[in-house]
Amino acid sequence: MPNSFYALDHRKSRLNILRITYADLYQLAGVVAVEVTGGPTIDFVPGRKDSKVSPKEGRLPDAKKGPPHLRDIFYRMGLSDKDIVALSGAHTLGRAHPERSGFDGPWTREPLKFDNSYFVELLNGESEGLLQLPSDKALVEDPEFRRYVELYAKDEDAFFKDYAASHKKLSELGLSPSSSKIIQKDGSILAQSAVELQSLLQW
Ligand code: HEM
Repeated sequence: MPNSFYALDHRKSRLNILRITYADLYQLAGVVAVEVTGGPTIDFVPGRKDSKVSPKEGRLPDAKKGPPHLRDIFYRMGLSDKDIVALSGAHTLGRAHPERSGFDGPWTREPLKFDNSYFVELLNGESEGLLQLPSDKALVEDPEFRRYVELYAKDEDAFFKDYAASHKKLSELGLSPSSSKIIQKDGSILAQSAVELQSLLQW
């Protein structure tokens, strides 16, 4: 992740045609990454402001904890059980790194492909070479969460539809309609930037 931020920053400064805040750029990179790896198209609305102040530590979910902790973190943001499970499906992409989190390995056999295999693997249980964090296992242990894991494992379209809605909700927290209106005057520039960004992201 830090390497990706560096690469985006580098490209943003080289191509100052990207008239976009960092906050919007990172979110745009997220929706492009999901789409180019085979996932759903997520509607992107610009208008986030940058801040020089970092949020307090400890606001991210702790991978060693279970359902009550996940609910504490996500309910605080107005997200539901369905959002928690759908968003956790983003672990279909990428891997954990021992030097970053202390965990190691990908969640799925094809970590560059966005599909519903994260949920299929969760229901299969532990498997050689694949990672399941305690917070991933919590999704099959808790009956409310498990309903969605079972649904998404058998119905990829349902996962894609719910994932796109939950991703949009999470990525628009704190985005006020007034700020997005101002930036949407430049909507055509941002739309063009999305296409440029897609090619830039293929490093
Ligand atoms: C439900 C609570 C969550 C927990 C406890 C959690 C925890 C983690 C941990 C420990 C890692 C490994 C970091 C590393 O070692 O590099 C990771 C990676 C990742 N997470 Fe999550 N995560 C959660 C939710 C999410 C959400 C909501 C998304 C996106 C919608 C997401 C997307 C990812 C991705 C794509 C990676 C792979 C990064 C890479 O390949 O470098 N996670 N997560």
